[in-house]
Amino acid sequence: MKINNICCIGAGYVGGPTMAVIAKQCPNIKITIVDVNEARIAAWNSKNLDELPIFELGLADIVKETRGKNLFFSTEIDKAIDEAEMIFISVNTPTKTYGKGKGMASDLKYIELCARQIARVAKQDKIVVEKSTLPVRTASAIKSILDNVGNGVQFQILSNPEFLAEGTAVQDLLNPDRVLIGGDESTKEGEIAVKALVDIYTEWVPKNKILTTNVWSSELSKLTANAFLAQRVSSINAMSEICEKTGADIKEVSKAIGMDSRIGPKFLNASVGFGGSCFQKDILNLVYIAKSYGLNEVADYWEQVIIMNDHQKNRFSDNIVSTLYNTVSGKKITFLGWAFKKDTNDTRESAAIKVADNLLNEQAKIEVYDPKVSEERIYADIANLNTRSAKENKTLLTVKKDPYQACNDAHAIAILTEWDEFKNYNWENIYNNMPKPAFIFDGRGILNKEIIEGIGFIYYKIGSGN
Ligand SMILES: NC(=O)c1ccc[n+]([C@@H]2O[C@H](COP(=O)([O-])OP(=O)(O)OC[C@H]3O[C@@H](n4cnc5c(N)ncnc54)[C@H](O)[C@@H]3O)[C@@H](O)[C@H]2O)c1
Ligand SMILES: O=c1ccn([C@@H]2O[C@H](COP(=O)(O)OP(=O)(O)O[C@H]3O[C@H](CO)[C@@H](O)[C@H](O)[C@H]3O)[C@@H](O)[C@H]2O)c(=O)[nH]1
Repeated sequence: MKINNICCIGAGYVGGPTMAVIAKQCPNIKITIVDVNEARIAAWNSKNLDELPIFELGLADIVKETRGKNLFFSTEIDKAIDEAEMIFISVNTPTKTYGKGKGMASDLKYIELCARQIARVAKQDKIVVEKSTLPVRTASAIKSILDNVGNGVQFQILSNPEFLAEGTAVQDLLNPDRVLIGGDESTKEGEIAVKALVDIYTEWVPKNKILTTNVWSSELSKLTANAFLAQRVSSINAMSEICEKTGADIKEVSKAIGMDSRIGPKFLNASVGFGGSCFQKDILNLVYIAKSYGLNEVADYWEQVIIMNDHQKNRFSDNIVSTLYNTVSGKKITFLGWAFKKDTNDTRESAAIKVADNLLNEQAKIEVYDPKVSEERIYADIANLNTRSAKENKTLLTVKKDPYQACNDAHAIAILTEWDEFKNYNWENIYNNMPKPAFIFDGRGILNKEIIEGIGFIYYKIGSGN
């Protein structure tokens, strides 16, 4: 079966880049990305490519090449569903904020709404692809909704989780480590559906990197991959605290263990804590699933990854307070970086938010500079915590467009994101414009200790005990 028309529901961080890359690599397939968010669709359609809703290296060029040819952004969801042979569901699956499973389980209401809409609109057989990250066995719920409408339309459900990381989304999509497709190959129809999706990826991904499994393995593999990656960060962060007590250096330890080919060198950077929209949400979801099967030891094991991450954020802010003579009240602390990692404007679950909240509780005055994150976003992130009034937040926290201005008169500078530009600042100038002693708390370990201490700073580097 050859696919000519695809619809993707959800024009977010995953739907947008993923479909843009498929459109580029498969010029004969018409792809329509739909969303209920009119402003987001308008932004994807904006003439000025700087105004696309998502910043990813290389994305604007691909949108320029494909938009209006075989890639379309629209709010006409019913029409796009009706016309498509294959429908990707790429909507958000946040942690539940209410009811049973609050704070842990995935909120699947957007997924269910999509399934119901597809069931209502579809007049011909469709392949429905789960692109969103979902609890294992969600496909059976989707299938039950689709099959119980009773209009005779046949649906095949595939799981095709996405492994792209923000900041490198386009590269990850063009050159993935693997593509995972879960389907029911025990039936003829299931086999045809899996092959249809495999054929799309085969246009640019080598066959040996396209892995097919049963649906449940595919759904669970996505949660497992994120749990393992986050666990690696929590593991190295746990060691960073031991390094600080013992005089070992986490960078040296990371290098030493990473040279063991069984461990490997990637994802071993100690930090102020992992952020991003996925790791915490997906591990909490895994913990919830384990608990729901009564697997309490398994649940506790994975929950520890989150506990360690919270500890890392809290100990970073605690260290700032204790180093600044046990009080930061009225003292200016400059944050360099707000995004959850470099090369993205995304701030979801960024460690900077929690560290700022802790310091604001101590009545610190925070000034933030981030090269890509807007003032509006920063205030929204702090407001979402509901810790204090908007007026108090605005009095205590300000956002600056110039890093040097942000650092002027600061008692301390805290580095929260590993933006490359921070390494090349004129640190001597910055030092001269700060009260003494002048402190730097490097939550990403990106500055050169000798140079920074040579200038006169008192320098704390995460995971460095000297
Ligand atoms: N962000 C990532 O890097 C990443 C990577 C891999 C997987 N994922 C997973 O992919 C999924 C999507 O993540 P995201 O970051 O793209 O989310 P997002 O919030 O950026 O985008 C989701 C979009 O879906 C739209 N939407 C929600 N319900 C809808 C409906 N019923 N009809 C039409 N549109 C609807 C929203 O308006 C929103 O624009 C999640 O399950 C996430 O866990 C995310
Ligand atoms: O050695 C490291 C590596 C990462 N991080 C932090 O971990 C977080 C997540 O980073 P990363 O995984 O690079 O970005 P994400 O975009 O969140 O991507 C993850 O989450 C996505 C959503 O599920 C998956 O698709 C990706 O495969 C998975 O890497 C960030 O705060 C990083 O700063 C560290 O602190 N140290």
